[in-house]
Amino acid sequence: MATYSRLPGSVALITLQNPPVNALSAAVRQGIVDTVQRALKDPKVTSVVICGQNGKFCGGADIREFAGPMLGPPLVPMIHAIEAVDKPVAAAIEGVALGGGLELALGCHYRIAHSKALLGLPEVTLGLLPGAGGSQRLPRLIGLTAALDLITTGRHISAAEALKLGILDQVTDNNVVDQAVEFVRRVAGQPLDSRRLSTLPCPPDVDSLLDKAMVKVRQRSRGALAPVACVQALMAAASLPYTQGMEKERELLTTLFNSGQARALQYAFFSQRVVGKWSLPSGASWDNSAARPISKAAVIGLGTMGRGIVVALALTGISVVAVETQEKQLAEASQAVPAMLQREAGRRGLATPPGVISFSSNLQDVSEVELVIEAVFEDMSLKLQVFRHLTSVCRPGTLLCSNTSGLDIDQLAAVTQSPGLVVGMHFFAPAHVMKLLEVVYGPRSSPEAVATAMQLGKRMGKVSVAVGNCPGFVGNRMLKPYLEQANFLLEEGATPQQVDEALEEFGFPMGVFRMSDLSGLDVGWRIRKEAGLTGPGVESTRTRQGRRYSPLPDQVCEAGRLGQKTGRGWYQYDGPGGRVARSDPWVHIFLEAYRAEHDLVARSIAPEEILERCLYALINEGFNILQDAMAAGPEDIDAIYVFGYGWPRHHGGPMFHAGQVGLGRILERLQHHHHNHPDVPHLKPSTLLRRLVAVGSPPVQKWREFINKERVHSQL
Ligand SMILES: CC(C)(COP(=O)(O)OP(=O)(O)OC[C@H]1O[C@@H](n2cnc3c(N)ncnc32)[C@H](O)[C@@H]1OP(=O)(O)O)[C@@H](O)C(=O)NCCC(=O)NCCSC(=O)C[C@@H](O)CCCCCCCCCCCCC(=O)O
Repeated sequence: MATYSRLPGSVALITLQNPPVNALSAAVRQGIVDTVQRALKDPKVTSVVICGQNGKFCGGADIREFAGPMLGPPLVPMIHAIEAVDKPVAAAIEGVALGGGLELALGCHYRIAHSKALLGLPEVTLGLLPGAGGSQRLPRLIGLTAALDLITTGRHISAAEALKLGILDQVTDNNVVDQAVEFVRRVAGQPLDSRRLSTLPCPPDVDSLLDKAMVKVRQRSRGALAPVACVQALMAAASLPYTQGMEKERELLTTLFNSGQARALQYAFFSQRVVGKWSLPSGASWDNSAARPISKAAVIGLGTMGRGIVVALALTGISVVAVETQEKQLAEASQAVPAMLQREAGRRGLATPPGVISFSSNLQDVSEVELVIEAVFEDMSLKLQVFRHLTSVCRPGTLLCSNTSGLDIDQLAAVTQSPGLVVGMHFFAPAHVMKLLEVVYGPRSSPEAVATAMQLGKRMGKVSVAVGNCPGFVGNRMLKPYLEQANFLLEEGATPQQVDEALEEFGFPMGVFRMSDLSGLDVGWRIRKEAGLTGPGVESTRTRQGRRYSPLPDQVCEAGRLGQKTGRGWYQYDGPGGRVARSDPWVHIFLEAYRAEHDLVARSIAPEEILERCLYALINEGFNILQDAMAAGPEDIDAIYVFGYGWPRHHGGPMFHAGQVGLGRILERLQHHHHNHPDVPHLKPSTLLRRLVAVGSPPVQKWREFINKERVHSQL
């Protein structure tokens, strides 16, 4: 709703009230319509200020309403009515003015903001465009170039930047409502025509800026519709009168609104928030478990991951003891880390935190810290050695975390004096940049340890997801069947390019083989060796540990082709460290020889089969993970894939995508592929998938409840 009060001096104050962000729900829109009418009719009122309750102007349209029929007064005429008022109307912006919130402010005649406010049109991130006149008013106010940037990126900008761009009339460090009231009193009676943005001309697109932008956006958006529609809306603004521009805005919005992509992106918005409200099978959860404050931490091991973790911690202001026992590595890290810190702080617009990192080669130096993150080589015996040492060196109560990407947290906990204080903190490379953090709880991890790691992740700006302790946790466990299918497809006749192109066409930034070349083929080889699947002494067969196995990636790796770092892998590069992948005749000859050796007849494989085999195998493992209670709900899996594995956000995440495709269809195709490949257990449909289909394929939002009920009745 919106409240109305008349302040001394003939100013009407309209306050939006819809906690927590004053989103423009039907009730708020109705409240605005009513209060604006009241201000208009009241002869004693000469000017109006619109503000938001509790220090937040407005977070935009109420995204939750998008799931149902739109009720209440529509936004577009509501904003037009404000613009048409013949008394000055000012928006007093505190906290946020985002999406429809900024569009409401653009309909006001003046905009005054607090210096800490954030403004933006983030609709593109929800699969939409600014559909309440924003795509037409903003370029009229700040020009095409700046509007294009804000609308196609959806980025939030500071009040200072908004002032510079001309979006704001005034920025204040004081009470913004008081300043706005003073402002409108001052301008009362002045002509308003030039303040009505819809009546101003839009600058024409003289340099074909928008055509060029369209080419770039199409290249970058990898199938996402909204960025393209945003440019189209700006083209309309630049070439059509306002009313026709608004018609185009509406037409584009309707198309986007009804697209699966908008639903997927809105789901992704909420799943990012759902995972913050974590819960464990024990009943411990975000609202009943207290996190410890952390001000001193240590990182053990200063390879690529360790260095990134040091930077991520230091950026929060935590003082970090960075330990590396190999002198050469330590010397390199103590040069590299401060430079990384400075670069990352600059990128985030922050001052470099002074002197928060100390380097050491001595594990004894971690004795005073509150939390340690071990980031040594992915080798269980080495990690066990480090944990044994830590538990004897650290003071009682220190949290011991491992950055393992899939090893058993419980085994590490077992060698410490306080197993309850051990959790996994699985970062993704580069650790100071990537948003995802898997917080891995073992059977003995205490709620306090999980809460502290989750809280620390949040402080570092990560999307932290609590996951159970199983080989590969959630992300890498699902990756295994995905990679396995890609290798099988090569055996059956596909080329690395064909597999990669199908996945990139779906929206992944990189296909399996390009990704493998980037991260290094030796990484997977070592993990398979640790699992006893490859290495000296393991027989070179296509069946290992009782199931189909493809030795292809082992053989490529063993040929010294480690990927980009050696200039050769699944592709060839200009040289070691080269980035541009080119098809390599060696790989094609190698694949032909391999197939001949194993009596495999190459067949032509369609992109649809590539997608089904890779994605449905991955999705199937997601169902197994839910069934095993290793993730609390589908949102957790989806957030992990979107933020850590390049799953295209406009497909919501693997589990959301399964719902979009139809669970019945996924089940039927898995059955088909499993029938053709009975020696591949990952293609055998999960019990949970079968149960969901049996009860009529409920929407993804209902799965969590269904799983909990099934568990109670021991159906899973
Ligand atoms: C605002 C934030 C920056 C705050 O961040 P913070 O970290 O402080 O807090 P949280 O993110 O945790 O959020 C707290 C809480 O609030 C919920 N929430 C936040 N924003 C919204 C919102 N806009 N709506 C609903 N709920 C919101 C959030 O979920 C949390 O709740 P929880 O229960 O989970 O704790 C940050 O929250 C943020 O960034 N928010 C989103 C800002 C945003 O993206 N705004 C844009 C919204 S879209 C929009 O405004 C569209 C406009 O252009 C209007 C378009 C017109 C639409 C008209 C529709 C007509 C349809 C036409 C087609 C017709 C179809 C046909 O005819 O067929």
